[in-house]
Amino acid sequence: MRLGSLKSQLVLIVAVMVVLTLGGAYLIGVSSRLDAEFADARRDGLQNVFRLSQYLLAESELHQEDIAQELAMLATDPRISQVLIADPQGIVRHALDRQQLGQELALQSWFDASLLQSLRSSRLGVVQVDRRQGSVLVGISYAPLERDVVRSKQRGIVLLRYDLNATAQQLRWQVLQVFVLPGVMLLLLVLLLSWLAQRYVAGPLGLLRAATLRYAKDGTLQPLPEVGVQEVRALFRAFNTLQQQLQDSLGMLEAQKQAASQLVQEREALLLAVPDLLFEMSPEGRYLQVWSNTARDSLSATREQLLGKLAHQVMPLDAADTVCLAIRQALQQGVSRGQRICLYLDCEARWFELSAARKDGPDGSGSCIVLSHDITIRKHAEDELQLWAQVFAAAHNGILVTDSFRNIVLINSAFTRITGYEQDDIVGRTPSVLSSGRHDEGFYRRMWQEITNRGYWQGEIWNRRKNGEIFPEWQSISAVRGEDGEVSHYISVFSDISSQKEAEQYIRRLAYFDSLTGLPNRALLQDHAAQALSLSRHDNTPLALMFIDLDRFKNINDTLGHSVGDQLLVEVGRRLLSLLQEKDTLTRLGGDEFIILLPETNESGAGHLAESVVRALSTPYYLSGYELISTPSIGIAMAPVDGSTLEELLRAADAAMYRAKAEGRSTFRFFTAQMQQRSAARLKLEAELRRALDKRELQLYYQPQCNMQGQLVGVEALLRWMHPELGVVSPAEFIPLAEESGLIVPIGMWVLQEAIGQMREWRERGIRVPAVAVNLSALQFRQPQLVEQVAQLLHEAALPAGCLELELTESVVLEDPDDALGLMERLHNLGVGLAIDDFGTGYSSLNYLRRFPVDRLKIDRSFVQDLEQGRGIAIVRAIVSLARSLGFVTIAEGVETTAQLEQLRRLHCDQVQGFLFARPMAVIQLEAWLQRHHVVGPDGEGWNFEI
Ligand SMILES: Nc1nc2c(ncn2[C@@H]2O[C@H](COP(=O)(O)O[C@H]3[C@@H](O)[C@H](n4cnc5c(=O)[nH]c(N)nc54)O[C@@H]3COP(=O)(O)O)[C@@H](O)[C@H]2O)c(=O)[nH]1
Repeated sequence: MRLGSLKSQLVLIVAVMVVLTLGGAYLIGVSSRLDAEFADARRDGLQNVFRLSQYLLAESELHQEDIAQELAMLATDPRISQVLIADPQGIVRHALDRQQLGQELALQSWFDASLLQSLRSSRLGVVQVDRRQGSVLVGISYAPLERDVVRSKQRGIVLLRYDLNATAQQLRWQVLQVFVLPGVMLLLLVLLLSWLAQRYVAGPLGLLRAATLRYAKDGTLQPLPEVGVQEVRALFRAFNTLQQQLQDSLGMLEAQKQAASQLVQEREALLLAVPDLLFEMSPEGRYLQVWSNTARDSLSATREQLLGKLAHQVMPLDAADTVCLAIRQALQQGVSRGQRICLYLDCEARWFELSAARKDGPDGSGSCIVLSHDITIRKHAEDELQLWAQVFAAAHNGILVTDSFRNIVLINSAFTRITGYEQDDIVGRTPSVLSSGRHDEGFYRRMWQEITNRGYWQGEIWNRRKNGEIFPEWQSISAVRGEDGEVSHYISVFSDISSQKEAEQYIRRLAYFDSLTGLPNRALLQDHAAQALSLSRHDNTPLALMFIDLDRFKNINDTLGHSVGDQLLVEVGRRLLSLLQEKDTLTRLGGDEFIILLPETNESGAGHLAESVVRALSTPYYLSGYELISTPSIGIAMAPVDGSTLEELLRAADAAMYRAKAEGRSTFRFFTAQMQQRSAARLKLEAELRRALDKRELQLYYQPQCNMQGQLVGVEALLRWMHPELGVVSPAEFIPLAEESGLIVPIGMWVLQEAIGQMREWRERGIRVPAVAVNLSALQFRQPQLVEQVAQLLHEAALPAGCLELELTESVVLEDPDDALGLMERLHNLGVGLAIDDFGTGYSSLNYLRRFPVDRLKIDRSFVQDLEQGRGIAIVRAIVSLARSLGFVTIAEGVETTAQLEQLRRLHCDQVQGFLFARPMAVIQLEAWLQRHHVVGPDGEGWNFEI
């Protein structure tokens, strides 16, 4: 049994307690009994000494006996060891021990002198207790009567000594007897109890202890058998219950631990998985904690640098403000989401989205958990998406998006604009709502087949607007596939090509049809002719080509205006069409020229048709209130005799048409070999004209112009072609050729240079021709650089612009009056004179004439020639009157006779030009003419000649 064990301690404690209790009781019992013995001794002693002293007060014999008796009695008391009675002299007179008799009291060793002294000085008894020696001394002094009268002055002593050691010894033994048996019994009881305690309490408790230690050591828990006393068994039961509960709790604890561990692992994994920055921040925006699994470049500073800092210390002001705003929102509302900040990390703008949640501390303090999610890619995607959304919304093309089931999910505003369908009208429906009905089922099947196979289709399709209108679209449909490769959407992008179609048709019309009459033009004629000629060759069938030109159409145009001329052309086309079969092609080549291509037609058929055409076109026209007569001249060429190509046939028919014109107009002629030769000659002439400029075959003649007083007012430059073989070719012959071929532009420029150069030379030589008039053709007039070129030539020649007059025909000016007006104003601003040539032959719009900066009107030669017969007088008078009212000068051309001159004078015509005065002449002849007629003066003043 170990001393420290509960059992040993218990036993020891109980034993000690028993011993102590018994010892204590023994000592107390002994002590109290001794006290009583001492008290008894004291009391008895005092009584005995008093009684003896009483006997001693009167010394007598009687008394001696009493004393002896008393002593004998005292001697029976075992406690009394000494009885001494000393006389006043201190001599022992009575004693139990007879040997002491007669001895001096003071010599007795068992009491000290001080006691004796105390006794002698006291009248009372003195008791001296010595517990150590176990003695009690009781003494008293007495004064015996001397002679029975007087008390002796000296006092005798009665002294008793009780010796209580034997009594005490006996007493101790008694007490010991009283306590030992119960003590042993008690000890046995204690041992029994100890055994019982060991058996039924400590032993089981030891089991408990061992189980507890085992649990403490290795956590083993096992139910214990219920042993021991009832209470201990109860304790075991409780222990087992407790153990069970502990086991349960441990199980639960283990489960909770595992759950907690799981949670921790999950949290770890979560934090690892979260690619975001996590912060705990104080309400004022201070970093309290930083968690980051991401690379350093996601943070504006390291974790250590951030901790304890305010947001405003580590990021730009606006970003920090936003962080603080998110924190405030989270503190107020619990959470904050969607705040964004932009930080520049490594010179790159990075966007972060903040999510903040309030975190309440146990002490009521608040902080925020702030998650910063890098949304740079998303932001770029959003920006891109926004851009695309803007592109989508602003796209000019209609866009329609369907899901994989072809249900419309999205349209853009261009779609609405084009189709009229709003988003609410059409979302959820299929694109078939747009079907126009123009395409059959096969069209759509093929379309979807292509989309399925190639993922893409594009083409032209007709759809229907909401208002029912059918329109053409150019449409692209693309299949959009998701990551799984399955089609998720279809996107259709289309444009309304109505106007494009119209433009195409318009262009086609322009390309293949005459815009005025709607008839095919030369290009379409070529197509048809190629086919017809091929067929003709193949089938060996004849083919006729008819060239129709309206006689004097120019007159109608110029006189009644283009509008009437146009109406006439339209009506001619309509009449011609009414005569033709479907296989025939009627073409307007331009101007008043029409071509009819007649496949499978021989000479006879062509002749009959030509007669019908002459008849039909010669029938009067009623246009704009006018009754017009317009006859055609027709040339006919036959394939393959007159040509096997369109060009050859056209040339032949053209020549035949000229023949018809030459032979009286309003008729038709077939092409002949003679015409062939003439036509060839014309082509040859054109080729030669091209080379004429280089070969210096062109030359200018000048025809004088003068006023009614015979003064020279100017000369008109007239072109001559000195042909090496043909001699002088009239401009009337080659100017139209030059205009047709475009050669008139370089030729016209040469004329201008030559005329201005000549004027400069005359000036230099003192021959002061006042002005030179130069004819401008229509094509030349429309040259964009004309004004600049004229100005440049005048500048180079150092001539005043007034030296030059440009002659324009009415038809040139009125072809595009607005343009002409602008151009003429610019020329006029230069100081160049402007004349309207051949005035009266066309229909001059007075409205325009008033606005044109014209200087001279040239009265046409035909009116001058009619003057003698009186026919032209009215016209010339009207022209002169009009010119005067507008402030224009009039000049009559083609004056050949003095009668004409006189008439013109009477009609107040201002100036004249004609053979009457001089023909157009070469420079040398002109200069000689001027000299001959004395019109050359030293200063140019008063140049006169006889008229
Ligand atoms: N664009 C250009 N046209 C020019 C140029 N040079 C001439 N022409 C035009 O050619 C047409 C024929 O000109 P031409 O053969 O020179 O005839 C002119 C005169 O010779 C002729 N004339 C003059 N007086 C008389 C006359 O009394 N009787 C008569 N029968 N003929 C006469 O008239 C023509 C001048 O006409 P106009 O120009 O209208 O004043 C002719 O239309 C020329 O314009 C040129 O360089 N460029």
